Amino acid sequence: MEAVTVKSQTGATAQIYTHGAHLTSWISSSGEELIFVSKKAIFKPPKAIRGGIPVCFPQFGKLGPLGQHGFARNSTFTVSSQTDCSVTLKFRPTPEQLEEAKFAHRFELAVSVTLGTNDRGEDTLTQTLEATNMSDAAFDITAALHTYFTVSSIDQVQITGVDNKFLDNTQDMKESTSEPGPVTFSGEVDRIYVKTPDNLQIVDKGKRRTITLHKEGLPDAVVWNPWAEKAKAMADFDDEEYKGMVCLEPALAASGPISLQPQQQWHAQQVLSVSNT
Ligand SMILES: O=P(O)(O)OC[C@H]1O[C@@H](O)[C@H](O)[C@@H](O)[C@@H]1O
Repeated sequence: MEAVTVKSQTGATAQIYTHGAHLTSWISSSGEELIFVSKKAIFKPPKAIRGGIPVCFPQFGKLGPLGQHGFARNSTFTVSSQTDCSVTLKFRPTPEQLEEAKFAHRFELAVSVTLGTNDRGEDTLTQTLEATNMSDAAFDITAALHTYFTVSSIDQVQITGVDNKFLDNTQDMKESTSEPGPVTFSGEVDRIYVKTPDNLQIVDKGKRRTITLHKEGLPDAVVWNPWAEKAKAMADFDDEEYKGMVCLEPALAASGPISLQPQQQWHAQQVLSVSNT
């Protein structure tokens, strides 16, 4: 499978596969891998790669009639432009792909990844989505950047920035509440936090590292760790790997869908930055 590597001026790198415009690695300028990919991941289309950043489009999860998380992550993109530190990949489904996905509308989805630094000198990764409705009727979209972060140990991790109300996907999206304070992990977590602030953090005490996730156009945030039982049920995920990863996914999920009119464009992005504490 074809992949592109981009490099920042400070030496950070990222790898993006054309299959799904799927980012599978972001190594900081100090040499730390920040993204989790399962050692059992299957690198064979149309299967989505387990880990990295699957692009969920035009549907998040099961919030619509399509297959789980939409079909962009199962489809091959083409590189439309590239510099040392940036790449843009595009996907325009063919009539056959639309038929197979049972989706009636033509669209183009562009995914860009750019590496840089912010004004504090921290490594940044900016990932943008730009979708254009190329059909003559409106259609609904939901979406997510399903980001798998690698962590020291899941019991050392806290997610801050979300409040304590969420939809619990382990209980048919029941409205639920946790203790106030950061999200911690001691069992399966599969939650949609609706309309969160746009800055969220993954605080990893074990690695003495905080990743800040700034999102735009993606009002919700999904937090997922499959824990032991679900891990065992996934063929492309090792039984113990749930201890070393967490997904924090900026999403247009329960706040959606958005109706995209003919020729209308929709933009969204996440900016990840990393600091060592
Ligand atoms: O196995 P998939 O389709 O990649 O999905 C992984 C997980 O993705 C998360 O976004 C969902 O909230 C979970 O319910 C789901 O299990």
